[in-house]
Amino acid sequence: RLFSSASSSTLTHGDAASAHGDGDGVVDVNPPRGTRDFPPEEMRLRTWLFDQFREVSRLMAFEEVDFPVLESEALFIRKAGEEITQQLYNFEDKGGRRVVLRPEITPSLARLVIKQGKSVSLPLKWFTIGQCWRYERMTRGRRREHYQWNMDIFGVPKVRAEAELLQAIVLLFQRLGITSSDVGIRVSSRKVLQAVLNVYSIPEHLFTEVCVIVDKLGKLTREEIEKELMSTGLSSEAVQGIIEVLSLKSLSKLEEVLGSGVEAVADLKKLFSFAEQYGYADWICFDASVVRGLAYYTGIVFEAFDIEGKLRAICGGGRYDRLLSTFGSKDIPACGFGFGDAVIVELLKEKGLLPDMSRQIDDIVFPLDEELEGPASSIASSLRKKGRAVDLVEDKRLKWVFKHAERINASRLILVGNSEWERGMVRVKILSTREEFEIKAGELE
Ligand SMILES: CC(=O)Nc1cnc2ccccc2c1
Repeated sequence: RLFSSASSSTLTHGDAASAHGDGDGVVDVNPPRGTRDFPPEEMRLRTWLFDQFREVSRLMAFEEVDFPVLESEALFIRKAGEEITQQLYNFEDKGGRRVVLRPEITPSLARLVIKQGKSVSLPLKWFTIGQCWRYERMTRGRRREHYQWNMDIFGVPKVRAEAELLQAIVLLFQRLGITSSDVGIRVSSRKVLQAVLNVYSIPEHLFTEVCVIVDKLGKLTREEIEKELMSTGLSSEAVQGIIEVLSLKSLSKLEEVLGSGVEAVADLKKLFSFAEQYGYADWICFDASVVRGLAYYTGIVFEAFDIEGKLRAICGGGRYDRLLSTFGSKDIPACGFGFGDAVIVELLKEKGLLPDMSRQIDDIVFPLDEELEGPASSIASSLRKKGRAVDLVEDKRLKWVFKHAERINASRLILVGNSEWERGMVRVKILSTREEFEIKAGELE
């Protein structure tokens, strides 16, 4: 009697119970708050999605890298009031070190680039798929972990790098069956905001803080944004100027307001002409309100969104040319994006684009009698060595085996029975055609 029938969510072990030290022997079978298990069906969907991420990374000639989920807290201490650094999943380890479960990937990438130093030749194009964490009061019931696909380019100062990243995002959407009428990518540059702050001669140090505040446009009301901007000390005319420019949706209007010599306008014009060459111009649009909420962006920023506007951003990224110097290193120009595993799945569900996630097996091998278990094992073994996925089934009635074959979409059912085995034969049933025949065991492949 391993598990009591007490209730679905608790296990009552025998002597193991006391091992849990809580005396009443009840462990909660649910994963920690805000985290997910991946049982087989969900894991097949996740594996399928991550395989799409990997395939696009391969097409773009990016190299895979990986990092510990555990990082020093120092890597993520930033003063700009970002949500992501106010929700650090941080703690002190048994050695008294301040550590975190990483909330994002980019700082780890920067750390490795610095560590690799002279031994890597630029440009670097790296990707990873990793779990990221946040600790927020469960009041909002939001998840505390998700997986992110990150693509980053180090050592390319010009917008050609951002154009490459945008192609990766569009390729991914196209592979999933998503079109430019389902999803758009809003593109802008933080240099737009920089130009506006210069007009009002606002000091440099406010730049990051203002970016984090205006990133909440669309989440907070205009009044709340104005209030937060005023609280940084900005004049009301500066606040109005910022909000007016950030609501521009046309590059030519922006040029009128800022003037044509402004770097932001030149960068964006170049990026939009690249988009024509790559063939994804219909996927992107200029939207000055895009600033993204991470403190370290310095140039082009972008985010993909569902055109119906029901979901949060699907992915986002931008240029971060000054991140390495915040870790005490020489700066290397860089840009990248993060693509989460949650919103995209919601979008695929909505669009009816989720792939069929049922199992698929090549062969089921089944001994009809107990003393044929040995021969069945050797048949299964030789088929596996030939690359066939084989489910060796035992201690089951034949009726169960036929149902099981349907359930796991087996291609063939191989029955090992006495009368055939005496003649060195086995019975093969092709499940798609119901065709049935005998074959020498040695000739199976
Ligand atoms: C929709 C979703 O799961 N978002 C999510 C979940 N967990 C996170 C953890 C860290 C940083 C961002 C995160 C974002």
